[in-house]
Amino acid sequence: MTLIPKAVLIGMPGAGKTRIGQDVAELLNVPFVDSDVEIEEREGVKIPQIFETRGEAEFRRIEADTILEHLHDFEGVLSLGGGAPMTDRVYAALESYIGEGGTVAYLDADPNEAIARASRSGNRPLLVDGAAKKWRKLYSQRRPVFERLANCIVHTKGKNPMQAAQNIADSANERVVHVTGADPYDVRIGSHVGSHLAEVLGDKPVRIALIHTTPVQRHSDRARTLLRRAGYEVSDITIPDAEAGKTIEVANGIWKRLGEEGFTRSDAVVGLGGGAATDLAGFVAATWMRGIRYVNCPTSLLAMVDASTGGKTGINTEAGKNLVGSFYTPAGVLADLTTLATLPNDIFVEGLGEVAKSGFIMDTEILRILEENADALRIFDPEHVSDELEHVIAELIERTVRVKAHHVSSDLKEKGLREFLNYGHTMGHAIEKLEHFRWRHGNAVAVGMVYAAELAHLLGYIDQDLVDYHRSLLSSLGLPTSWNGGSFEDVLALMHRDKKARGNMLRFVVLDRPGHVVHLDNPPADAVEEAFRRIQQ
Ligand SMILES: NC(=O)c1ccc[n+]([C@@H]2O[C@H](COP(=O)([O-])OP(=O)(O)OC[C@H]3O[C@@H](n4cnc5c(N)ncnc54)[C@H](O)[C@@H]3O)[C@@H](O)[C@H]2O)c1
Ligand SMILES: O=C(O)C(=O)C[C@@H](O)[C@H](O)[C@H](O)COP(=O)(O)O
Repeated sequence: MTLIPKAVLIGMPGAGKTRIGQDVAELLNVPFVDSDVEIEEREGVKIPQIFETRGEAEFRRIEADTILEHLHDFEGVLSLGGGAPMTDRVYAALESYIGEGGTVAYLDADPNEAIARASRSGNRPLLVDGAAKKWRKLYSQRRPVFERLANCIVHTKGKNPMQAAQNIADSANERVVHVTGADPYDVRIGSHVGSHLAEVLGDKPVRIALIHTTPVQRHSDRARTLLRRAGYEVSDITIPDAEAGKTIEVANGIWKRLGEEGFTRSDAVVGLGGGAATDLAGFVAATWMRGIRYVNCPTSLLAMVDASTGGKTGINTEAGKNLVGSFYTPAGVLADLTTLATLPNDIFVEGLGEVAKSGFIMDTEILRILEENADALRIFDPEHVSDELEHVIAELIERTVRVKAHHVSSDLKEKGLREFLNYGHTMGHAIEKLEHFRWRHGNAVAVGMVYAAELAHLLGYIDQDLVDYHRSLLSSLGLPTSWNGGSFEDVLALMHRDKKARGNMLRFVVLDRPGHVVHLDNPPADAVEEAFRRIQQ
């Protein structure tokens, strides 16, 4: 695997690239290289001397070589000379570095402060004689290029170097999963990714409906402040918590408000909270004026790994769970890990159900990570998360989102491949409905996966060991593996209303080996019933 820098800093002379770059490197625990210092060491002379004896063009050639080398074989923080991105070869290389997941941070400093700092250093050949005027001229040429290129812009005014460095370190630690298809978008995972909200919403919306529940008030307050600061008119909409928010009455109340408050097609919705809130917010966005822009800000583990991505929006009705809704993709998803600091243990553990599902159906590395960290994950305490556990959680979220992105990118409308994400859900949704939604979704899916494993075993798809492994892994995470709350007849009736069913034919998703799923259409009735008996223990 090629090593790439954790971050590359660009900006005008005097912006503080070296000082802040060193702090970023310290925060990320990696080495720091300043390309100017590197060039001087290699050439054995100071930069002004290279300009004087060999000319600027030759200096730019040496500079580009040095930078390109580091972009491919260096895993630290790299700070570039002010003019470096103006060289086509460097600009193009930085663009591909961003494409590989890199962070190019533009330090945008206050001009007066930067000029004063730059003038103090005698090592700036382009600033000799009339530094301030020259600096400003270069700034007007370079600033648009820096802004176009960078995927992280840090305004340093009012921040001390460590605060600016922290912004860049957070950005470098962000994980981005790209969802492709007709309307591609990014899922950003990391601490403080919520700060990208205005950027993802864009400058077209005037009004934003910020839809959230009460338990996440602290996070929605932060989002509201951010949105207002960015100049949007924010309608703060609190909905009933959890499944009580996923109803036609709640949607109707919001449609009424959007009408009264003059929401047009260019306005937008932000859904912030657990999966119920993002499902409802997406449904409102999909239906208002036949579809307006929306961004999901998931705050529960389950919403981060699953509900916020993929564009399944919807509500529950008397007929069953999620039976009314639409496929409507968000403009972006911001999974801000700092919001997990208020997530209660039982809701975190529930989310592990969907994480495990992604391991069973595709990425078995997820299963290994879950096994290895089961104890720490099961006793998750939002106020005491070690750096190690935080890393494990971020890795699990990214991997699970990648599994989701794989399925939804090529099959948004669930014609086939996407149905695999429904592993464990045929029984899971029936349990949720029969328990009047008092059972948490991830818990119901956990039991549903054991049911699907039993069914697969009864029909010869998998061996007993894999069924046992479902039970042992899920229970080690604190998830339920049995259910005794209803009759087979009631469950069967609901399974016939599952969206995978066709006519009178029941359809399931089952494993035929770890990490691989297949469709199971119309299984024998006695196996369907016997598998149910086996989860009633
Ligand atoms: N659209 C999809 O693809 C998809 C995928 C999976 C699940 N879902 C849906 O998601 C829902 C389940 O999502 P969920 O498990 O997040 O449940 P939820 O939305 O009911 O949230 C659980 C509880 O946690 C609270 N909460 C969320 N984040 C919090 C935080 N950071 N701090 C404190 N409290 C917080 C919520 O307000 C709620 O009280 C179900 O309705 C399910 O059908 C949808
Ligand atoms: O995104 C999908 O597709 C899924 O099936 C993901 C599921 O984990 C999720 O629970 C989803 O809400 C289920 O959708 P449904 O179509 O079965 O209601």
